[in-house]
Amino acid sequence: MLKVENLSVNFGGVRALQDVSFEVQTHEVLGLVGPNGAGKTTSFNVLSGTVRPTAGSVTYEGHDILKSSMHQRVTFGIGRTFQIPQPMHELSVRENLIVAQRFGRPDGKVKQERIDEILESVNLLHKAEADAATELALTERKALEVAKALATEPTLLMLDEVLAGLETTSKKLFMQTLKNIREKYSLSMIVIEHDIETIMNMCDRVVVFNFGKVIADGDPEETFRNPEVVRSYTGEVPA
Ligand SMILES: Nc1ncnc2c1ncn2[C@@H]1O[C@H](COP(=O)(O)OP(=O)(O)OP(=O)(O)O)[C@@H](O)[C@H]1O
Repeated sequence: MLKVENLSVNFGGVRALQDVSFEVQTHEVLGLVGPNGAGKTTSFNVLSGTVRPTAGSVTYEGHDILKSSMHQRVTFGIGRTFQIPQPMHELSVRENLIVAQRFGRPDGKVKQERIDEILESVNLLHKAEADAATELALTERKALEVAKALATEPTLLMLDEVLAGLETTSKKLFMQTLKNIREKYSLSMIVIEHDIETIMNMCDRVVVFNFGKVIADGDPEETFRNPEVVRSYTGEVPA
């Protein structure tokens, strides 16, 4: 369903992505892993449209993504969260979702019942009228980030370090919430996380990045035993 082929991105002299290819199948959860600066978030940015690649192609459900606007990509079903939660200031939790839903739906219409359903599925219904910028704890801000992405009615949900910074119990609960929404909304997912246990727990497959290149792609358990992957985590510079 998503096909990324030979993607390259340069920021001045920095080669953030070099000839990167990977795919995501329908209902699959793909993990993107690798050390800091390896190119994971840049890949998300290319898919969602905030970074333009220097080469490569991306298709989603037959659509040529790189020729599409950010808004078109959302209406094709590509939704994402951001590493740093970005609630809209001076709006309630519910109003944040209304804005996201208007943006995501081709007809721009608001479906209140869907908003309530999403808030319930991420355990935020009791905070629906709270001020999103000032009245939410960290886990709730992260849940809102996921809820905003869900409000755009995605079929592919891209999660950028949504579990980072949570303590063990909250992380486990949040992971279960993500699994539940995957089933409820029949989602495919791409998950960026540093925590290998989380990736093993959530993902059907992983793609490992190092210095802007894909160095492995496969079953999580096997991939984390791959010596080149282990070396990338211990900081060895490739020859
Ligand atoms: N807007 C930008 N301008 C210049 N360089 C950038 C920009 N965005 C990313 N980079 C560089 O591109 C490379 C890849 O960064 P990217 O954020 O994709 O890595 P990452 O794997 O997501 O890292 P992390 O795990 O730390 O989030 C890094 O060297 C980074 O400094």
